[in-house]
Amino acid sequence: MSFTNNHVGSRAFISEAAERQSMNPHEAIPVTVLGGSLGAGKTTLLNHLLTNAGDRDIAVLVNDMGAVNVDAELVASESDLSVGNGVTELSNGCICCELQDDLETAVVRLARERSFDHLVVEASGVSEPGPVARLFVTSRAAARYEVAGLVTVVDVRLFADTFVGGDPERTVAEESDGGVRPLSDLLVEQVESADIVVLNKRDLVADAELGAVREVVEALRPDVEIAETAYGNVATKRLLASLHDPDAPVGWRTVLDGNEGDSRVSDGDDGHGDGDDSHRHGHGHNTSHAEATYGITSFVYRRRAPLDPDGAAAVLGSLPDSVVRAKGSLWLAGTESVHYTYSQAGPSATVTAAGPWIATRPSFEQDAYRRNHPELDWHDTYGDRRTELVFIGRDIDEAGLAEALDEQLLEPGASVADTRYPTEAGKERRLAEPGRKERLTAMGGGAGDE
Ligand SMILES: Nc1nc2c(ncn2[C@@H]2O[C@H](COP(=O)(O)OP(=O)(O)OP(=O)(O)O)[C@@H](O)[C@H]2O)c(=O)[nH]1
Repeated sequence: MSFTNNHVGSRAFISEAAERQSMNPHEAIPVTVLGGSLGAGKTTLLNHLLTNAGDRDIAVLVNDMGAVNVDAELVASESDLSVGNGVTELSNGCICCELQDDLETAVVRLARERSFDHLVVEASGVSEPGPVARLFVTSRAAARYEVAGLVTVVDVRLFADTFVGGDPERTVAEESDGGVRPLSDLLVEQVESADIVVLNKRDLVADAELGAVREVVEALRPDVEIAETAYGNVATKRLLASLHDPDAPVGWRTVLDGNEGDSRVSDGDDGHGDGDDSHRHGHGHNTSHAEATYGITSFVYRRRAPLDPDGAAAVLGSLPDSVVRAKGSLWLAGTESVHYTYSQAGPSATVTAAGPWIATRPSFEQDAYRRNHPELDWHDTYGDRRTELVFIGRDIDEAGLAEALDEQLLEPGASVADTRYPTEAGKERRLAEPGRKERLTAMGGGAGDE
């Protein structure tokens, strides 16, 4: 399981490293998780990193979805390492889900069997970096490692095609169980959890496209460090720096929190709560940002009335292309005890039953919850029931979108025909999927229902 980095592989260095670790065997080993979509350039970047590792002794773990770990072999051949004795591989599955236990076992064993300065984990193209990083915080591995950073490699060509008005050839990411997932979901997820985003394949986009991609990334993940490059040419020091901040802001959350105080404006109104409670902002930050060069803005739609479920599916399942990301809570007529969450990433949109609204619990529980969550926006009559959606995008017709949603508002308690929304916590209903809108419509899935 042990290996020597080919540029630092002298016996002298290895014994130095071993000595360092034996002097302080309990010192946590920094780990950097390298994520990004299939073909984004993770292996290219990893090879660049190993070639420029200087006097660092880096251990590498490569995850591949296929039975044959092509990436592990590529890393090994480019760096004179060998698989099994240089590069650790985990194949035939994804380390963020079904191979979590294998990952834990492999990294714990690695730390026990050899000494090294830094571990780099190259996740598969469909991995979510968040769960991989959490493993190093919550499992047995936590005793030996600390997360230095989550690096997300973005294929700027693919990202521009997916979110900035292009027409992506690839619209889904294939998962290990043969299922598929909208690629846009994954791209957003990978950016929203990153400590550093590497905008790779810079050679394949025009300056304006790169600028627009950068602005979308900043809207999704305000304050994230960004490196623009081709062929993974980013300084090793920068990539391996201790950057990780589990509390770093996520764009949609920042916009919502920034609007919290304003939400009460429409409480206690005529019962519909449908006064204009929408607010616009520059990308992800809580300030007006009219100078955003590529027109990336965000706004919040907040109402104290339930939406007609089918009408909501029609609007939220066919958002205009200008909306890159939307997220928030839904109060739906017909199932008014269930708190639904909505998540949209480009051409994909999902509603999930999150559980009961706090307002449905016994009053002593409500009081306890509210004491622990003073920030919870509470209405005397409706409690925490609300529709609260953040939209982030490019030149969004905010008034038009707010109007379309307002048309679906109903009186609290209004009766509606049976809905196709799940009520069991954790279950979801897809409202839109890239390239599958027609199929969903035919199945009555919601997108373009009406
Ligand atoms: N034009 C261009 N091609 C690149 C760049 N970076 C990587 N590539 C190419 O893109 C392809 C995929 O690169 P990889 O490094 O294998 O990507 P990966 O993310 O490891 O791919 P998977 O492991 O399959 O998810 C290869 O053919 C690379 O040579 C770049 O900046 N520009």
